[in-house]
Amino acid sequence: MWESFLEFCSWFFVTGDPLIYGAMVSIALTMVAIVFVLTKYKKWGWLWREWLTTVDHKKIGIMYLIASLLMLFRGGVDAILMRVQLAFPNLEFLHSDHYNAIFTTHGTIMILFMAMPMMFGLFNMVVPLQLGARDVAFPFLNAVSFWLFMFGAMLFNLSFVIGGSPDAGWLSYPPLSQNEFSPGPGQNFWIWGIQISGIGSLATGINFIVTILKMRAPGMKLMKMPMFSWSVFSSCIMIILAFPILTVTIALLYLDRFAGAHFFTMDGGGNPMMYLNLIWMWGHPEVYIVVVPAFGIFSEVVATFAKKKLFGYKSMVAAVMGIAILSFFTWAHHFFTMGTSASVIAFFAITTMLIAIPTGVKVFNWLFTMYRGKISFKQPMMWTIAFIPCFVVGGATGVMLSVAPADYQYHNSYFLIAHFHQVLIGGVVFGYLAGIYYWWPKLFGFKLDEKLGAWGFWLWNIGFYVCFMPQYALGFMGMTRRYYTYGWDYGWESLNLVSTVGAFLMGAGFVFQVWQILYSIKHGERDTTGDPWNGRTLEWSIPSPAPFYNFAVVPQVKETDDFWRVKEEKANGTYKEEPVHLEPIHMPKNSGLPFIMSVFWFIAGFGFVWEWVWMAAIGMIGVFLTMWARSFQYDTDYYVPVDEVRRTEASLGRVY
Ligand code: HEA
Ligand code: HEM
Ligand SMILES: [Cu+2]
Repeated sequence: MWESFLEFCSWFFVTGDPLIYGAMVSIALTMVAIVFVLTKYKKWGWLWREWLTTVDHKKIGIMYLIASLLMLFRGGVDAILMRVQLAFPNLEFLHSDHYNAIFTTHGTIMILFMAMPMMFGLFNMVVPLQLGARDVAFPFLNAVSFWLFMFGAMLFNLSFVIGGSPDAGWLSYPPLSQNEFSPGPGQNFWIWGIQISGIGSLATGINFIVTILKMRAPGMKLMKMPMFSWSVFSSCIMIILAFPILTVTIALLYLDRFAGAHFFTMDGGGNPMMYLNLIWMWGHPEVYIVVVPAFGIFSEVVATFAKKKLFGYKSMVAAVMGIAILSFFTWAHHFFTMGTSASVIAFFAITTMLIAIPTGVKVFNWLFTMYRGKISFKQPMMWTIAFIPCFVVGGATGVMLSVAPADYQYHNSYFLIAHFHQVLIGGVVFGYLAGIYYWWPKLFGFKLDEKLGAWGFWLWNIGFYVCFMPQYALGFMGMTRRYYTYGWDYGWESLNLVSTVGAFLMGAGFVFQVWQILYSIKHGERDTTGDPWNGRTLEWSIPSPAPFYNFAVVPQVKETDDFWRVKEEKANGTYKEEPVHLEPIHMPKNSGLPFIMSVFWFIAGFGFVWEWVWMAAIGMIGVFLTMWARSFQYDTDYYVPVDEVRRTEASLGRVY
């Protein structure tokens, strides 16, 4: 322990990287500014009551969204730094060690701390509203999930300023990630940041599965449930099956590092290939966990903006569930080249190729939905239209990679880098952006400005192709991933320069989007109807922003797209007004325990990272004490009286 303390001190006083000191100073200044503003405007109480202790799924969704946008910024800065380093041959803009750290943090942050929370933000913002529910099944657990994610992410990001970043790649293969080759706390930050937030993700998976199975409005049979909720269901099934594997795998890696166990070592009976199998048993489903909800978003957006029923609803349901199952049988395509028998390789190649079928079904269904529709080209639809060609090309290069003999050529080349950025940006990022633009008015009561949005849209799109198309060629020309620099004699310089220009264009697109949000807070078109896009599903039937209890009266569902049915029946005079009477609404009470428990997790995590057993023990005791305290809390819910519901609704222009 004393040694690790000395290590900490020596690191603190000796490591003199200007970038790190710069980051430290800016973090400290930001903290001071936040504390100052909160104190000056007496907002501490507000922050605690309205946000830190909230169990309202909409507020939790908003917090996820903010956190994920910050992480997109951090991951994006990492990306730009790498692209600058690769812009010209023989540059020394980043040191080689530094480059390793940056691609590791970029990959980890983008998938685990950007895509996952953005996805959870959308789950929270939308699913209960779409199902006609008052909240998720376990609101308290939902808050626990959020704060575990948040403190896990903070722990991970702390590595940049204290102790040094992890640098063994976003999946930290041993033996590189073992003590011998990665001494110091960086790798432990990777393990514990992911471990803590991963528990939160698992809990979210359970929470949304139960919400979807148990909290649907009366009459909403599973086969009448909106497509986005189906995609969430599929994603959550993958989460609950895959995340425990991740938890166990990195726990074993930590035991190797901390206790000298030999699970994944080269000697002592260990086997690094075991780690590869385990991590990809989680890692491959993980990429579908993040992309399937994007498919759900596209389905909602296409139907709304083409003003048509989604084509092939049943086949869409079958496709998302099929993808969930297949995704567990393809993991070994990530190490075709590592030497297994031909029959194993053939099995995994075929299962991988099979995924193109359900995915293709979905693509054609979206196209058929648009066919002869009256399409309005608003922002959510623009992103959806841009997604289709981008994702199809990215998917097709995935199928090329799945041809095992050919993969000997493509593996770990820039061809692979281009493949996965194309599906991750074209699928996941474009999808979530479409979702954010689509549901933003529901959460905040105003639309995001179209003009600034168009700038963001075109910069991202043009930038994307400029950045990643050259990388396919670079892959064929022999450029390997994770190179920090290259010489003149390979002929890679022009394509790399073009690629870097593309990265800057995407960065500019992001800047426009931030500007768009800030601008729209004041000038965005207000939504007074609750139904700004002429929507089809239940979330559009209530005011924007939705009141805290969501639905004054829980709707009675008859069809898929039930809100559309109501609107149509009202238009043609067949709508039968049912007598409504308000009842007191049962709601969960706020609680500070999720936040406090996560602080203890953070303390424990920090202790584990530095291998300070006393600190880890204090943190874990705190975690158990908060759990214990919770088990004695009986007063966890309350009823909103009818009068208050009536008053709130009246203030939103709805008379009961
Ligand atoms: C959201 C993320 C995402 C998605 C959706 C996919 C989708 C697919 N991926 Fe990808 N993949 C990654 C993220 C993703 N991947 C990442 C991050 C890595 C690298 C990790 C690392 O090493 O660090 C990777 C790596 C990777 C490899 C490993 C290569 C190597 O290391 O050498 C392989 C190999 O088979 C592969 C295949 C596929 C296939 C077949 C699909 C399919 O699902 C695609 C299906 C879609 C289509 C095909 C398009 C639509 C279909 C039609 C229009 C129908 C007609 C089409 C045909 C008949 C072709 N991927
Ligand atoms: C904004 C545009 C982006 C740019 C310019 C970019 C650029 C890069 C670069 C240069 C690398 C390192 C390549 C190497 O040296 O091997 C990389 C790796 C990676 N990127 Fe991105 N990226 C972007 C967005 C994203 C997004 C949105 C995601 C995920 C959602 C993502 C996930 C990854 C992953 C998983 C790696 C692999 C890391 C590793 O090798 O350990 N990237 N990216
Ligand atoms: Cu895979």
